[in-house]
Parts: sequence; C-alpha cells; structure tokens
Amino acid sequence: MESKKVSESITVMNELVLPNDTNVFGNLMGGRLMYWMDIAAAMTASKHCNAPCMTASVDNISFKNPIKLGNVVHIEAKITRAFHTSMEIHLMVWGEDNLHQYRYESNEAYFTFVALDPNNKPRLVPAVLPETEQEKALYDGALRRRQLRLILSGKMKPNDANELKAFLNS
Ligand SMILES: CC(=O)SCCNC(=O)CCNC(=O)[C@H](O)C(C)(C)COP(=O)(O)OP(=O)(O)OC[C@H]1O[C@@H](n2cnc3c(N)ncnc32)[C@H](O)[C@@H]1OP(=O)(O)O
Repeated sequence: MESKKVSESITVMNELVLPNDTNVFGNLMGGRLMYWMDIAAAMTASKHCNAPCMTASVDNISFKNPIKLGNVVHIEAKITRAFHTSMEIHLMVWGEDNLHQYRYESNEAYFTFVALDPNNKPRLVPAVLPETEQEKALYDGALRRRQLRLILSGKMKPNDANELKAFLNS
C-alpha cells in the first residue's frame, strides 16, 4: 500500500457560533465544539485511507480560551501517523473575531480513528509520509501517545510500551 503525505488529507472547517451553539455565558458549548472536531477528524481519516472510519478514542481536550458568540470556529485536522488499521489525527482549534481581525487559540487534541472494511471490520491503512519539521515531530511522538492511550484503555501492558518507557526515563 502506497504511503500518503499529510498534506493530502488536511481538513479545514469553519463554523459561525450562533445563539443555539452557546452556553449560559454566551460562549460556544464544549460539546458542540467536540462534535465539530470529531467530524473534521473523521473527514481527514477517511480521506487518508479512502474508507469509512470510526472514532476509537479522544485524548484529553483542554479548553484554553472560550469562543464567543458571533466568532468563527476554525478547525484544522491533520493526520500524524498511521499504524495498522488505526490513524492518529491532530486537531488545532482557533476562535476568530472577523470584525476586529484577530484569532486566538482555543484548544488542541488527538483523535484516533479505525478504518473499516465493507463488513465493518478493521482494515489496513496507508502509512503516513511526514514532510515538514512539524509533521516529523508529530509523527515521532505519535508512537508514544499511542502506547499511553492503549495502556490507559487496558489494551497494552505498561511493560510492553518500550518507546514510552525510554522517553519517560530519558
Ligand atoms: C465517526 C464517529 O463518530 S464513529 C462513532 C463513535 N465510535 C464508535 O462507536 C466506535 C466503537 N468501537 C468500535 O467499533 C471498535 O472498538 C473499534 C472499531 C474502534 C476497534 O475495534 P476492535 O475490535 O477493538 O479492534 P482491534 O482490537 O483489532 O483494534 C483495531 C485498532 O484500533 C486500535 N484501538 C482499539 N481501541 C483503541 C483505543 N481505545 N484507543 C486507541 N486505539 C484503539 C487498536 O490499537 C488497533 O490499531 P492498529 O490496528 O493500528 O494496531
């Protein structure tokens, strides 16, 4: 299976925060943002492997700054690395105030997707070819993040996580 570049599957999504999207403080609801992030990440995963994909896990999402009513939510989803049937997607989210022409960081997260075959069973995905320095750094870190999330979900024994152990002991 031929490797694919990160740039081949980037998704950029923009949404306007309307009153129905907000909480009692007049800011974007966290749950609505996670819904949009899931969609953006799923589009990147499916585009990378040309198959339908399921969300397998979501790493810690920390909300740095709330996004205000009337601002634009700008989401960028990029694949960092593919393993056998799973792919890690990195999401960056900004709020944009188009009237005053500035943007602010809202949050960042990693989602894991699994590609499915026509019988809804996991299927192999193409490898990722990182090109830029940032893509290479995200690619390198992906193996450790995968080991940590598999340990936390009870799917890997800590003793088997060699790269993570080496990193923690360095
Ligand atoms: C787009 C959406 O919103 S989809 C809706 C929400 N998502 C769902 O309902 C998914 C429900 N879960 C499932 O269907 C299954 O658990 C699946 C498809 C995610 C995984 O199926 P499993 O039978 O567990 O497959 P299996 O154990 O062989 O693992 C398949 C891959 O998933 C990875 N995986 C499984 N669980 C996790 C997890 N919790 N975190 C990260 N990766 C995981 C495995 O490491 C493996 O990756 P690899 O092939 O690259 O090594």
